[in-house]
Amino acid sequence: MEIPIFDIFSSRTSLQFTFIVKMSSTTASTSTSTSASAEGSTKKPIVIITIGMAGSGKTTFVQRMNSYLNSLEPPQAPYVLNLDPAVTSTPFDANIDIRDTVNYKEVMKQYNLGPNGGILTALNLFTTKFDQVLGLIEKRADNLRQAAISHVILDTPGQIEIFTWSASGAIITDAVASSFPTVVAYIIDTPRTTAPATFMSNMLYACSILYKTKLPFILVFNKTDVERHDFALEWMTDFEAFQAALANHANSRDSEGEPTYMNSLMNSMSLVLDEFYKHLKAVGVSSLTGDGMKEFFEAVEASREEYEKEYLPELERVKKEKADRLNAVKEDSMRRMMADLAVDRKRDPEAFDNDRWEREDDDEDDEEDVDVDADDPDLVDRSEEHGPEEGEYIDLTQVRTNRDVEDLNIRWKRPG
Ligand SMILES: Nc1nc2c(ncn2[C@@H]2O[C@H](COP(=O)(O)OP(=O)(O)OP(=O)(O)O)[C@@H](O)[C@H]2O)c(=O)[nH]1
Repeated sequence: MEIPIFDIFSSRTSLQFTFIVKMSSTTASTSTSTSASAEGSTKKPIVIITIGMAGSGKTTFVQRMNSYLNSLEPPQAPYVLNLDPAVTSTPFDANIDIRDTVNYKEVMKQYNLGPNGGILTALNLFTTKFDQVLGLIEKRADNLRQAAISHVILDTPGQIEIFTWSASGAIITDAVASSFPTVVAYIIDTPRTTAPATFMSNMLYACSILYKTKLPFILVFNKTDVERHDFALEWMTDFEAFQAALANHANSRDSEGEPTYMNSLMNSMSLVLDEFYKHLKAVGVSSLTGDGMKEFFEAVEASREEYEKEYLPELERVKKEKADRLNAVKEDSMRRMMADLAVDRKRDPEAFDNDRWEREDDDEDDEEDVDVDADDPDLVDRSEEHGPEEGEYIDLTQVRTNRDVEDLNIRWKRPG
């Protein structure tokens, strides 16, 4: 069932914005379900933001989460958002789909962009309407609260830079996290991460997203049906094991047998990342078989607690700090204005006391100011009586009014 919510026409981009909220049959039935648990009714839905490199399996994982939650007893239907404008088809029925709102190919054409720029810009455009998206989620969340546990799942494009430096990524994460408990699920292609250098580069991306969003973070080692993730867990907990893997990896030494520049750099960076690993939960899953999903959702529930204990107080602190800063600026302006008034009064107490705004004064002033027609001269019309005789002309750069013409009786000879 599709309910068109609104149309927004952007004159700048000439793009048609249309929000469509799709209510899957399962979602709709859950909202009317009366078998909701008491615990579930008190909980806000938790938002899972799925982020990861292109091809890591985000979309497949979103579908796996969807089917896992629906298979629970009682079934829990998540609210799914597709934020990938370039995806051709999704295996799930998204409740809100960016493709209903922005045509990224049209964005590419209009802004003269390539596919990456088109996707980023499409998401930026969509982000300008994100408050309305939140409104829709909030509305549905009231119904979803009736389910035992409820989730809002975001599938995102593989352009990971959206979440490392682009404004839209920060707007999306900040907006959802200030309204709902939120967790980032960082999806990793496990079989493609077995080389220490690839592993480290993936971890550095994860690290920058963690420090940018400051949200509870779960590393999801996907595709464990192809490659188990034990090696990754070992590298994360045992620094020496990672160093040994680095040393044994091909091209780790140059022709003179010395560690290569890359090797030394990674060695040092692994020390830095050691601290970062302490803040993470890591689970192995197979989006293909469903293996590890139970552990993943346990990590999600633990993240809810982390959000409430750590993120929310921090959010409140930042909000208060901002409000305090604003108040301080206001108070300072007020103090300076009062000080100026005191100086004025001291200098000339009588003028200060008389300096009061009176409505009658204002009305009188208005009359004087507004009645401009009285003196306002008409422009010279060369076809009228004061116009020049045959062979004469009025130089408009010198004569501006009829009165000027009359008073000065100016008639210049037309230049020969
Ligand atoms: N064997 C295996 N393959 C998987 C698994 N998860 C995803 N894949 C495959 O990995 C490929 C990429 O999966 P997607 O879900 O499209 O990945 P994505 O991260 O959404 O890709 P982008 O949208 O391009 O960023 C597909 O061929 C999937 O079938 C998994 O757990 N096991």
